[in-house]
Amino acid sequence: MALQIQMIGTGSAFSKKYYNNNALITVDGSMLLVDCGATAPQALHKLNIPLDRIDAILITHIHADHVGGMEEFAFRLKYAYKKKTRLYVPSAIADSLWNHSLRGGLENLAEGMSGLDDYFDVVLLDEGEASAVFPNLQVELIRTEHIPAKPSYSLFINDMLFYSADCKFDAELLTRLYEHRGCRYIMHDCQLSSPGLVHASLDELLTLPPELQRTVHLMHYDDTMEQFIGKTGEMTFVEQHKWYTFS
Ligand SMILES: O=c1ccn([C@@H]2O[C@@H]3COP(=O)(O)O[C@H]3[C@H]2O)c(=O)[nH]1
Ligand SMILES: [Zn+2]
Ligand SMILES: [Zn+2]
Repeated sequence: MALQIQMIGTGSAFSKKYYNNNALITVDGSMLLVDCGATAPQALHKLNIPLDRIDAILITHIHADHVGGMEEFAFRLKYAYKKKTRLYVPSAIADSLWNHSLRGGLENLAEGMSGLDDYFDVVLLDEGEASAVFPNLQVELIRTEHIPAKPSYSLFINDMLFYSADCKFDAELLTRLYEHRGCRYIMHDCQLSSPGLVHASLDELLTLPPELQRTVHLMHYDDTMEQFIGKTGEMTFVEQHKWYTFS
């Protein structure tokens, strides 16, 4: 069965034109939301996708454009839908996700709500191991560089698709995945103006050989994206809300 991806948003953290760069991955009718940023509830509403239609959420790292919608998600699951959704979290960020990000809003000791487990069916993920999120959806975490000493994880999906979380340019990783791991598609965050600082810049991505560039789909871009159409070498921009099929 083909894997389909619809970005509910393709914008950078501070974009005012595009929703946060969060993905819906669908296989056999099951839906995984990769990251749930501050604009995710609004983007899903725009797409007519109720929150309880999502079977699982996976978090790549703790920045508001990736986790800022989690409080609304948790409250609405708990009080409106009265159900728990599966939440895949890298082991290295689970404690921080609760204590440094969500606890202030979600903790309610009077009702016994004192951790992530009280809102979600939490599944911890470890780097380098492929996990079956659904029977036909395997996800492997790859720790990639973003902010010094801050854990951030890109994904290698079904042994064919590399989905960058937010990460700096790493030509060696991309080349290795392409040459030795069967990677055929790359979805990569892209900072359009150099220097990239905490993201891969377009200039850096343009140094990849054309053969590799042809696999690259650019996302997590700022509001000037349209000015860069035709200036991305062999690479193409991902459009938010459009369905992409990878097989
Ligand atoms: O050391 C830092 C930390 C953060 N930032 C900015 O804040 C944003 C947070 O979300 P993001 O990771 O999508 O993008 C980040 C950058 O735009 C930065 O430029 N340098
Ligand atoms: Zn981001
Ligand atoms: Zn980030």
